[in-house]
Amino acid sequence: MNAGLMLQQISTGYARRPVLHDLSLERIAPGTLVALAGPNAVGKSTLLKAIAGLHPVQGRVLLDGIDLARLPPRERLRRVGYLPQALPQASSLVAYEAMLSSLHASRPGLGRSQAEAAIEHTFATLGLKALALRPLNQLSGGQRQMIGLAQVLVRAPRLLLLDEPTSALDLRWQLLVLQAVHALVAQGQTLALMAVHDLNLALRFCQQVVVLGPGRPHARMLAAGRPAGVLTPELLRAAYGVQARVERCSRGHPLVLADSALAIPDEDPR
Ligand SMILES: Nc1ncnc2c1ncn2[C@@H]1O[C@H](COP(=O)(O)OP(=O)(O)OP(=O)(O)O)[C@@H](O)[C@H]1O
Repeated sequence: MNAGLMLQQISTGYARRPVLHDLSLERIAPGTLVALAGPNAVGKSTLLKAIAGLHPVQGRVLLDGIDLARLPPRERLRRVGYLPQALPQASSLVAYEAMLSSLHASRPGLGRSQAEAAIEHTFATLGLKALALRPLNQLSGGQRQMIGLAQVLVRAPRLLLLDEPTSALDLRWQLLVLQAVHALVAQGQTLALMAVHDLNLALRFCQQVVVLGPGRPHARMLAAGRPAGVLTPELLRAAYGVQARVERCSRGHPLVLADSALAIPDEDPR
């Protein structure tokens, strides 16, 4: 009955800079891909870090009814996979070794053949086989972002927290990433919360969207629900300060078209 993620009265921020206050989110079921949207500096990364246990937070983050703060670090690592916004360290490890070490850190008991099968499956899904033996410090930014994502996906955690996973990627890799995350989540054991700026990716791939909007002294949750219902011109104006339309493409899917930036309001907290 408690399966999934719930946020209860989450407050977090930095010294003299409250970012989020008393934010609650109703239960999100496993098998759901959720976009976390909102303007620059609104607090998306801070929220993901707080849920991942990497930033101080008040309130409760419940996964399957268990308060994540009460779990031992290794158990938390097994259940929660976090992809930071920053690209992975450009070390001299080859991509395959980086995958193995990520897998062993979260699932130390996994046998060698199971680990190899999981890594090969992830590389195949993301189209990364050609990078397997390349050192990370010889990869492009986009290639490193893909390997970083692969390191998280290979662990198949219960909760995936992805901070702008497509920010450095071309169109094809953006689609491969969204398809791979969507496919993993669709198996029903994982739920994913993904910070995104590309609302059209959210419309196409996500079952839910949570929109944070600017406010003083802290950001507010403006809306949560099905992307096609939530992402209206009014919401886009309130969240981003833009004049935007939502139109149907030739295949009938909704698309956000941002026409113009409105004057920056005095209370813009950035
Ligand atoms: N280490 C820090 N110390 C103090 N303030 C910080 C720190 N990191 C972020 N902030 C501030 O916290 C607020 C939220 O930042 P955060 O990175 O969570 O925003 P975001 O929504 O992820 O933004 P973006 O879309 O630009 O990545 C911003 O005002 C930012 O300036």
